[in-house]
Amino acid sequence: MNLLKVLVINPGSTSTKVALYEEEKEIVKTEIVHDIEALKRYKSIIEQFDLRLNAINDWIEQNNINLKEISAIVVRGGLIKPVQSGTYFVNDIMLEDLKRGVGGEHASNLGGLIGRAIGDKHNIPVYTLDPVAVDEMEDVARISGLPELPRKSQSHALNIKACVHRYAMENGVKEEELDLVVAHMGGGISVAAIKGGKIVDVNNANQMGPFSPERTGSLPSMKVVDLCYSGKYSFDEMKKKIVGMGGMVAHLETNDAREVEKRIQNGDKKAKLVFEAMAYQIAKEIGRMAAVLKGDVKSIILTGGLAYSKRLIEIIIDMTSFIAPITLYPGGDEMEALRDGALRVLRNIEKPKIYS
Ligand SMILES: Nc1ncnc2c1ncn2[C@@H]1O[C@H](COP(=O)(O)OP(=O)(O)O)[C@@H](O)[C@H]1O
Ligand SMILES: CCCC(=O)OP(=O)(O)O
Repeated sequence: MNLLKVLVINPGSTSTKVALYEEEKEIVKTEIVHDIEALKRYKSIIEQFDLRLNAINDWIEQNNINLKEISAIVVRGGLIKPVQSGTYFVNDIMLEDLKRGVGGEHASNLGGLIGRAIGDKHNIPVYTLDPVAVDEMEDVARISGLPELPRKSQSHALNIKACVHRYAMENGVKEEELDLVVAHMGGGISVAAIKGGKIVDVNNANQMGPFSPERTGSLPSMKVVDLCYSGKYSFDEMKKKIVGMGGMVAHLETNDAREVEKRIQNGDKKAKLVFEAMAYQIAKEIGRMAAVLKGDVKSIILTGGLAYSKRLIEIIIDMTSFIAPITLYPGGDEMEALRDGALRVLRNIEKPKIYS
């Protein structure tokens, strides 16, 4: 019997994670970290296509992966049109929407494009699961202070959903009965209110909420208008300031929390203040989402790369543990969730949804 082999590709803002699985067994998993100086050179995310594809092809070669043996490629899905949670074929319509960036720009848009570039060449089907465009938001959460600028559900839906699933399994509860706050803290930060297993509110990691390693989060809006019309920045430069060159990068010129922690240990006061401010803003966002759930929160889950940082976690726990017990899932389960989505389809347990 031929074993199912699944290639997983997960582009994030600071890294591209890749893995090969044989059935559930991990054969190799690597995080290719992209240097901030290298990323700075690109005007748009889509221009990073070659950089990331070449890095993946090198990894495939270094690990002697025979693409002829791959049963499916599964990729992190991007900012397509709002969709339900689930597994999707990366079809041509999705490909076009990723190219055009219909929901905005993000590294995850490259997942489908790179997956299909490899898949089409070797005749391998390409799937995606719970893309960042998953939308389960309640209507009341969509209203902003301007009718033409509604709040949008754009989040780390893949890992948020995987964390809800893991918490339900570990605690013997049904996902449909779970109310949680999940904070995914990566290159971008999503803090979500989970009601009955669904993401009923979330800050939108690209535009609002806490600042992150590379994003501004919410800003004083009048001052943003001033900056836009100051004549100092083009349209593209302003956008890049908000996503890519904001947050820790703007204050400390690095998106790497490990580097910031080293500086703090060496007595860098500015690094300490900025890092503590990020933790403070995350904790405040958790409080807002707890209010969405009227305080009835089973647990606060802290996940994503930043959840490895003891310093950051301690501040968040200090500020939010009065709400609910804290659960730590550092890093998260994105790669395994993608693998499982592809395996469910390959084993005919789940029918992939068609994006249109
Ligand atoms: N062991 C660690 N300790 C502290 N910070 C970490 C650790 N591992 C990763 N990080 C930080 O987590 C962030 C990236 O998180 P991740 O979830 O991998 O993001 P993305 O998928 O957006 O690239 C970076 O700022 C990185 O420096
Ligand atoms: C747009 C939400 C997804 C996101 O911010 O992901 P990264 O942290 O990987 O950039």
